[in-house]
Amino acid sequence: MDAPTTESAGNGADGDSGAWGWFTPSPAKSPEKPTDSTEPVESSGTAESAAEQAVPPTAPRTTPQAAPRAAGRTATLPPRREVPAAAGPVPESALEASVRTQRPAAAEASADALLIRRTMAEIEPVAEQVTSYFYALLFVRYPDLRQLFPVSMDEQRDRLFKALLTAAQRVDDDASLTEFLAHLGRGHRKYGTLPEHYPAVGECLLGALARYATLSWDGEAEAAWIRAYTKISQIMIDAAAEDEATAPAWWDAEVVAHELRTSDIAIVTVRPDQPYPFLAGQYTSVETPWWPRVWRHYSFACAPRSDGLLSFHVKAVPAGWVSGALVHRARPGDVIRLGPPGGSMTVDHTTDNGLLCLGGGTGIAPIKALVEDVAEHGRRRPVEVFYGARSDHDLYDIDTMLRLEHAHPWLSVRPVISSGPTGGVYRSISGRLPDAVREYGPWGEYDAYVSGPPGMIRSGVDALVGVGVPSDRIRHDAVEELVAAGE
Ligand SMILES: NC(=O)C1=CN([C@@H]2O[C@H](COP(=O)(O)OP(=O)(O)OC[C@H]3O[C@@H](n4cnc5c(N)ncnc54)[C@H](O)[C@@H]3O)[C@@H](O)[C@H]2O)C=CC1
Repeated sequence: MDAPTTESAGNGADGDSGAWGWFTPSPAKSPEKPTDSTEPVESSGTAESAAEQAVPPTAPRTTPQAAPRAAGRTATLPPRREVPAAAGPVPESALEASVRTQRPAAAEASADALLIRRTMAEIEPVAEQVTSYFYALLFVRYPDLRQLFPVSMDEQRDRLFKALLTAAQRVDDDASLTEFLAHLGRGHRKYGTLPEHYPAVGECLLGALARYATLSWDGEAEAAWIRAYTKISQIMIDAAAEDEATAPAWWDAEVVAHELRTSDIAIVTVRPDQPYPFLAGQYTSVETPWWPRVWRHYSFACAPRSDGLLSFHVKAVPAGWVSGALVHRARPGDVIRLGPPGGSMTVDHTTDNGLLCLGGGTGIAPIKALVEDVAEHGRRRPVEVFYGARSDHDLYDIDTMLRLEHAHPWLSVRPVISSGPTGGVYRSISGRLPDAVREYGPWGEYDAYVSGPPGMIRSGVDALVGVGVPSDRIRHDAVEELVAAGE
């Protein structure tokens, strides 16, 4: 979601399996070793709501409940498939066939990419177990790293692991890999991640892959993963080091105002302890003093202001730790932490295109920021806002939006109500946001911005494409992140 830097050290892209850079797997802890006293054993974890998360951290979950158990409280490797003594062909399983016949989707895929895809294809059906095993290995072998993660990690379970796999899959695509990983590397500074932590993570990643990719794992596969991981970690380390020269790992921010708009939505305004550079439409991660190391993402509800204050619209969701604390517990004087800004749902000031904005529920927050940004730049570009809510009562920020409309002749705000009476004082339209947008237009000369629940973003994007807005002119935050956050 944003930009980076980097070069990879000794990534062995030349196929030299000896050129592995600084990362070398520890033979003493080889995953091939059948009984290793550092292998994970069962442990327990507490459940955390899957409902609240708002975007990306990397912090995973530990709960190694799915880690393999074996007699003597040590895990053993699964039995390798063996050819039966009796002669004759062994029927091939569907998985074996798929692993054997994995072919590159793109003809130009490198040898390493092919090997990585084979591993990925094999572990995909057992991704849950691989993930649990990875964290179990990590925390059993490197207990000091446990403190970098939240106490309860159920909800964040596979973030780090998933990110590593996502990165490995993009090993041939340097530009996309670098952008993705540099963002990840910078974002990891707030967790206290240090360069020396990376070899431990790499070792456990390989351990987990070797443990579960029994059909495709061999020396070549291992070498390909080592090269990929070395490249991945070097990009993250370099990005973090570069960021360190210009930005803190996190910002302390004092709550200066807290306004409850409905029984479960608050507008929280904070003052960062040092300048916080960001763009309207972006988001940040937030940690509260009540849930250490639990970070959630929230979009800024304002454009950058001369007084440096920032505001967020927070809806407390059932069992949402951070959102519940921010809505029901935070008060002026409390200090929260902010991570770096992220996201690319920002205004393109190089064009005069109009802005078509769909904001559903608290998704109106970054839309309000975009409107303020356009106003700040003083260009009279048409801005059409469709503000969706379930009922009039849920239009918690409609007065602000109507005030903005009153102040700016180029702005139009239309409340759209999906259930409950319409019309009324706000002259709201009946229906769902995507349907409402189809009824107006044409939108050919507009850049579109979509913000809200994941389902709304998906159907909103479909509707916009359907009425002729080119997909490269539709901006929204990553739906997968929002799914993790809000559903
Ligand atoms: N940058 C972003 O994209 C932001 C996203 N959000 C997300 O927005 C959501 C807000 O939740 P609430 O306020 O409870 O919203 P909500 O559930 O009350 O829905 C808001 C609006 O979206 C419509 N909608 C919901 N699901 C839909 C679907 N599948 N198809 C079409 N329309 C749909 C509703 O009819 C309503 O008009 C949260 O999930 C939050 O994480 C919040 C802030 C920023």
